[in-house]
Amino acid sequence: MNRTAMRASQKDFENAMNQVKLLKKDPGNEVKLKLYALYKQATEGPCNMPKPGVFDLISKAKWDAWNALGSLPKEAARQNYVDLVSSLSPSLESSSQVEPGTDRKSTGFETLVVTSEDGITKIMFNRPTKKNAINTEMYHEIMRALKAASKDDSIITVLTGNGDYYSSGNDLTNFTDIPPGGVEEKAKNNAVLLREFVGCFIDFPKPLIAVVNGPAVGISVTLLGLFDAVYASDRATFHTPFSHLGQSPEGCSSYTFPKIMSPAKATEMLIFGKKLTAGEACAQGLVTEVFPDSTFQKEVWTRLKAFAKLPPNAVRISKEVIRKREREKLHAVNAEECNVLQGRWLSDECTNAVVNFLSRKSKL
Ligand SMILES: CCCCCCCCCCC/C=C/C(=O)SCCNC(=O)CCNC(=O)[C@H](O)C(C)(C)COP(=O)(O)OP(=O)(O)OC[C@H]1O[C@@H](n2cnc3c(N)ncnc32)[C@H](O)[C@@H]1OP(=O)(O)O
Repeated sequence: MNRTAMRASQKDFENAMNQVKLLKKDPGNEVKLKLYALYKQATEGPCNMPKPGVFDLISKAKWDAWNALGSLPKEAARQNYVDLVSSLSPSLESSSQVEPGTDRKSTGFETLVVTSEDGITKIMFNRPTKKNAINTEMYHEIMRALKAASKDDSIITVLTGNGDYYSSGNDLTNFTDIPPGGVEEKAKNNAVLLREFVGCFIDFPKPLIAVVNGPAVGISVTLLGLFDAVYASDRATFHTPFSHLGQSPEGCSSYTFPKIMSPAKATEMLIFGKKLTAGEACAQGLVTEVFPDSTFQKEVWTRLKAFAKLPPNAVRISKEVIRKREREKLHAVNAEECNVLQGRWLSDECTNAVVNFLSRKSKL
């Protein structure tokens, strides 16, 4: 996509309008008014209709909602409309996605959709317009969702992405808000948080499955080495451009990747930033199995539902036996990687790469 087409396209907008018609639940009057107002603003621009009389309650409420948008540009209204619809119907964002169900949907997440049904807790990254980049809020919410999933009655936990990307990795704007203590303090705090974040994956007590629906970048790739199975659409790619970003590997990948795929293949990915196709990642052992995108969701969820019918205690104990002998080593690797990264974040190489991305001079 080029930079001028970054905002929601006319096609995204039309898809969103269709999705509204497919909503299973009435979103309520407040949301409907918001949708109406954004639609009018996106298609006609600022409200210039005469104000309806006080007794025409419905028309007046619609007019008020539209008028409240003031001079919001059409393009921004279109984007807000798409975002609002996607927050109402995340499962519809990508037509190829089949939900395991929405029986129990956890609320209280801004950046995720968390559902639990059929013995499966599904944690879905839900910032599709940002390619599911992981901002600070999402890091915290993933930790919270994993902690809840470790205690709920599900048998397995699944991570996946909403929209066309699995995740574009760390949100590079995470580097921009500098606290009063300066960049050193920021780097130190981030290293502590990153260690805690990766620690949640190391210690997760149930089988953790990635359903990689599209391209994956950076930390969303490295973490896969800590998952118990990785199913990928043939649209997925796997890219860890750490050197390009002046950074170094995390997510325990400096340990797991050489073990999984051989030291030389790990070097190609982690140091030289070689992007793998799903087929290549499968041949290297990072991905368990690749499916054609057209049948990906159906085939994978059918399989996962069968896994989730296995006896819970046996599943949990087996995971513990497998993870046990590696846990201490993984925590040590995680600590060291975070320590090294803390220094990298203060380097000119890293600063320049982030500035270049944010000033639109570069992308992967
Ligand atoms: C517990 C708290 C811990 C805090 C710890 C913080 C630090 C932890 C760091 C851990 C180390 C992690 C390392 C990594 O993950 S490295 C990988 C970082 N990712 C990237 O470099 C990807 C950058 N993105 C791109 O190159 C392109 O966007 C991409 C190729 C992914 C897609 O290109 P395309 O042209 O298809 O789409 P757009 O570029 O138009 O993207 C759409 C919008 O999404 C925004 N976007 C996408 N990815 C990111 C990102 N990673 N960070 C920020 N924003 C992103 C993009 O800017 C567009 O937004 P706008 O529409 O608003 O312009």
